[in-house]
Amino acid sequence: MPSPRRNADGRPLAASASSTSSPGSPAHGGGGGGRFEFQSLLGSRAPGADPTCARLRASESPVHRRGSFPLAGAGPPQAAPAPLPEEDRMDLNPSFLGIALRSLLAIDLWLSKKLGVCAVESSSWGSMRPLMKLLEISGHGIPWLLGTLYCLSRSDSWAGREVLMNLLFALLLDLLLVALIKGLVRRRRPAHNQMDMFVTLSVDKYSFPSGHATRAALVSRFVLNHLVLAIPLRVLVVLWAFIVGFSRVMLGRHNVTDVAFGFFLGYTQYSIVDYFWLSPHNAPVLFVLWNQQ
Ligand SMILES: CC(C)=CCC/C(C)=C/CC/C(C)=C/COP(=O)(O)O
Repeated sequence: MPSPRRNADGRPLAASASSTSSPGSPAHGGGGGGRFEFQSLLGSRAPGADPTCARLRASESPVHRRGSFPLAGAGPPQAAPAPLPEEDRMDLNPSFLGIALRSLLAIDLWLSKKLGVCAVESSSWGSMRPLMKLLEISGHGIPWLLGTLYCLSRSDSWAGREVLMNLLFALLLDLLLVALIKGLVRRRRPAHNQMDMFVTLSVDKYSFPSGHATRAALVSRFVLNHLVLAIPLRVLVVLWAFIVGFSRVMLGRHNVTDVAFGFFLGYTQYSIVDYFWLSPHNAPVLFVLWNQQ
């Protein structure tokens, strides 16, 4: 007959945990409360097991961890928790999603700091700052708005006016959406950013999304769709958009995710503008009013 397994003192191990626990497992470290919880965890692995499993696994997540796992055996044994309603069991997913998001944000901050090589004059690529600031002006809202208004005032064809009117609408829509999202998200600019930007709005103290990246993506898509350009010029337009976006991170103005989302938003904004394309047929008032100027 097999003899019962014994612990270091030669005493038989308790039947409830001896067959499954090993030295160093939670059941060994604690008193009766720990063993009870351990058995509950094992039971939760079986198909169709007690619904407390969701509660126990949720208690391992970082959200629930603080002071909630009684395996240290500090307290008296606890009664099995009551089964949770379905919506409480969904608690597991947000914790995994939360971990994934936090990891992404940590990578984002780390990468943005590494790439912010022109953030100040004394940075490793500090001498490139003037060039980066030139790129900043090339994607700024004011030159684009003033330039479009000027071209509109000079345009003598209906087709030209229609395109420019829509570019103006696109630029205003972009300013509005970016200001709205910045105001809602309120993500601070990176700590290494020097706030020395040329003309800003109050929401520009926030960084998500990058207004320069949205504008660069929007304008380049607009230009590629409405101007007939030779291939090298088309390549230049796309390159300009990417360089403007990248320069935001190099200048320390933005994190990588601000720029990535900015590109996505700008690209999407063009689809909105294209869908609501203004023409003398669907917005005659605009065109007649402009003609009377
Ligand atoms: C009509 C009107 C409200 C014009 C305002 C133009 C203006 C001051 C735009 C701000 C552009 C700007 C500094 C955006 C910030 O870009 P980030 O890439 O730093 O987000």
